[in-house]
Amino acid sequence: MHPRNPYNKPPDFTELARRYPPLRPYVFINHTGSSTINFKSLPAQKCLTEALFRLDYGLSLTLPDDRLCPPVPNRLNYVLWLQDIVKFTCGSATVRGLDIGTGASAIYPLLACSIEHTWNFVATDIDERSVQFAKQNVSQNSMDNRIFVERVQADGPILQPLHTSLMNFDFTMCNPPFYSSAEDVSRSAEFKEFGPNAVCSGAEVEMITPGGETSFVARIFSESLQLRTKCRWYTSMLGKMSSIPDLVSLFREHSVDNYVITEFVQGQTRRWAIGWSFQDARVPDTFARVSNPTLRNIMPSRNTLHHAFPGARSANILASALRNVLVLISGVTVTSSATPAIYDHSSTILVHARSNTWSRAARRGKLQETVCADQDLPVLRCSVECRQHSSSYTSGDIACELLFTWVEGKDRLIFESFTSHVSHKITSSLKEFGDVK
Ligand SMILES: C[S@@+](CC[C@H](N)C(=O)[O-])C[C@H]1O[C@@H](n2cnc3c(N)ncnc32)[C@H](O)[C@@H]1O
Repeated sequence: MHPRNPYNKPPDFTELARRYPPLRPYVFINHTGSSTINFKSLPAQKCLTEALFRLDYGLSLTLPDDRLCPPVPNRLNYVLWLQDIVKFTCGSATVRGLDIGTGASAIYPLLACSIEHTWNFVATDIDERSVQFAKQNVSQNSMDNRIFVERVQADGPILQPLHTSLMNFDFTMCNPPFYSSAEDVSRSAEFKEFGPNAVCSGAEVEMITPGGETSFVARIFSESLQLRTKCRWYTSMLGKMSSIPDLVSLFREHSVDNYVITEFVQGQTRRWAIGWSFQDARVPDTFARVSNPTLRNIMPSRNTLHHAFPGARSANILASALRNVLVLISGVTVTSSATPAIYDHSSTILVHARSNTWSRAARRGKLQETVCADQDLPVLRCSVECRQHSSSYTSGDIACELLFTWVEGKDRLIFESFTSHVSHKITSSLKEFGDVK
């Protein structure tokens, strides 16, 4: 689940039905005394989705009976995760997204545009019936100037709008058909969008694609290898955890190290999402990695590094040592945080390094100055946060640490060597000035 998802707490269906009367006939009290609806009933599912669209987003929705009825809580997780990624890595005033396989509901563009007023979408589908309904849903919510629905061909490029558009995109998103065949659908334990006893109205075109989701996303990856920075982030949802290792192998084969993996758990449904970028903006670990032990070996490397200073007397002393050390590193400039979301913290600073002047090789003059090809770009941007917390409830000891977060750069070694160099210098400086316990 995404921590900002308001549906992490189960809804009070009685209250929902009071606010959205068409839901009333579907609500009943179950054996535990809680109000609920019958998730096996397609009309009940549809009415719930319509109710949440109306009450929580002010949107109206027309869904056909023979296409997927998307559960809002599950779909919202993906939108919120993209919102985090965009906030941290995209500076543009207008955000442009591509929703691949938007479905009859056009749920992702509609939800996203109602939450983020600067976002615009191109939304594609190969299914004429879904395209017609998607266009209707966009129009009835007066979003035609922000969401452009386009029919594409099944045998054409999946990223068609990127190939033809003159504009760059900030992200692509996709909830692909998960399965490779009808047998794959019936075999799959993942077939429980609304829980194991739920009904699914998905048509074959929505559920099945040759080779399943891995092949579908691998096709997107292969097209992205040509398009590269035409889009900042290429992403997709995945219905099977087993697809992730295959896709990460592809990334590694093509030396794409800037990738992210997340997991969404909503009720009984578990989904994953994966993303990759050919640009240098990096995503904090909170949004780029998950702690699932099965996926440990294929997680992207850490972009957030903790360096502990157990001897430092306070975070203020540590912050002042940090500033003194940074001033002495040539080519480094420091600004206060530009306050991106979670690091909106007074003790967070943003460091820009024009070139690598701190590594041992650079200091011995053996390193050709690594300046970015684009002279205006730093070789490294990272944020540094000073933290202080009580390390023990009983002794009341203070533990201080620096949290380095890689914000931008091509070379991981430059980021890691910078954090080691700074930490080493701070430790020496704390000792020299007797600022340790
Ligand atoms: C699982 S459904 C997702 C629908 C909707 N986005 C949702 O989350 O409820 C997959 C969608 O992808 C569409 N699709 C399949 N192949 C496609 C392709 N090559 N390009 C665009 N859409 C495709 C299907 O028609 C279907 O609408």
